[in-house]
Amino acid sequence: MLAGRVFAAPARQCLRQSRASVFRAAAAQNQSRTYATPPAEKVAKFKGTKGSDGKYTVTLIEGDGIGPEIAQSVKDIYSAANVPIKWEPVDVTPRLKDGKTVIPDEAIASVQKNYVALKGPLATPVGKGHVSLNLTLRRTFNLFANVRPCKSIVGYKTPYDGVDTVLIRENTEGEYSGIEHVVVDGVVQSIKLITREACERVLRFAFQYAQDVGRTKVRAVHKATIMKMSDGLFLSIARELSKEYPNIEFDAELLDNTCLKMVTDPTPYNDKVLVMPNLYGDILSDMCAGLIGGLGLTPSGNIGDECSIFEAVHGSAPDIAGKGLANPTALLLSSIMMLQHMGLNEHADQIQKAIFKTIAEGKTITGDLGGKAKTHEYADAVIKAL
Ligand SMILES: NC(=O)C1=CN([C@@H]2O[C@H](COP(=O)(O)OP(=O)(O)OC[C@H]3O[C@@H](n4cnc5c(N)ncnc54)[C@H](O)[C@@H]3O)[C@@H](O)[C@H]2O)C=CC1
Ligand SMILES: O=C(O)CCC(=O)C(=O)O
Ligand SMILES: [Mg+2]
Repeated sequence: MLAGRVFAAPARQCLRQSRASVFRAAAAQNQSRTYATPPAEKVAKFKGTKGSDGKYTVTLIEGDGIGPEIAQSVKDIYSAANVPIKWEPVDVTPRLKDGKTVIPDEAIASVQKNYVALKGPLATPVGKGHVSLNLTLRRTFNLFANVRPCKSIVGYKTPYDGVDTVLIRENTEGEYSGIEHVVVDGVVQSIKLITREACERVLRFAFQYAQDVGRTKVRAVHKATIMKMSDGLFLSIARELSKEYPNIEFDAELLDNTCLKMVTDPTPYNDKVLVMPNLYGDILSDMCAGLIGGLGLTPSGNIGDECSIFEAVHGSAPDIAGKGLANPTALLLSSIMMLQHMGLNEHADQIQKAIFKTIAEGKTITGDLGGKAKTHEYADAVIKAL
């Protein structure tokens, strides 16, 4: 179960406490989070096959920019914690096939074989250049739901206490369908494609997710006032499906209003699962990250029926790449979502407790959180806290 609103009161107390007592308060609470657990019959499949060495193989896409640095932290911490996982690194440098950008066949085969992958950020050129490989991976494996939880870390103070939002983003179409063309010189058209099929599967996922993690409300975030047909379809399907989940309260909210309310007071969202079309989820998840301390802290999971890819919400952070300044927590927490997805809950608990303890202690944290530690020094502190 997600710990829900229980963190609200302790986080407020932390305001008035010294670092040491904040640390004690944080350590005294079980900060373990369960992001969602798939049904038992799927857990077995997501673990893939145990090798003769007793380890499960997971595809690793280290990614660009800060990707290799934060991936190294994950590898070091997993090795110290004896997590029974063997990484299978793959290269996703795009190739051109029949004029289209494609992911190398070996990488596709690896994810298909292992069912689960952990992925660092992949950079996308602005304007001209190859299409987003992040979006290509999501479409290639039909990873239709992007789960982006965002929860305050006890002991790390921001202007917002007790944030605990869960956002589910449609992950395969919408504004990110990638269908664009020049109509005539000076006029371009981008198509926002919305299909009943994709709406149904992500909305059903959101209702199911709410049930699984004990949230009582699902809220669709939309702009069906303006995009009457596309967001209108999304919303009407949400209303239809909500009837199948009588225990879950359903309502809807306009995206701009959601932004205003969230930055005013995010806590009323703590009992809800927010579900929305692709672009809105992309933007809103970065905004939520800002509420709890930034992109260095927020994980995500791209979930499909056949396989899943876990990655941080952030990108390749070219401004700090190669300097040892990156915070690996977001990728680490994404890997925690992955371990829970695979049913490796004890390892997930052990590592996340060590992460939260290290952050709450505040001695060895990275620059984005106001500390001075390098990426590997923070990872070493997490290892000591295991
Ligand atoms: N899922 C993915 O792989 C994503 C890829 N991207 C790609 O990343 C590239 C850079 O995009 P930006 O707009 O700069 O967004 P970004 O998320 O890479 O960085 C935004 C800001 O957050 C900081 N930041 C991000 N992650 C951090 C971490 N782990 N620790 C400390 N600080 C961190 C960066 O230093 C930067 O100041 C682009 O090419 C974009 O296409 C962007 C978002 C997601
Ligand atoms: O693919 C990209 O370049 C960015 C994707 C993105 O921002 C996201 O998935 O949050
Ligand atoms: Mg984004």
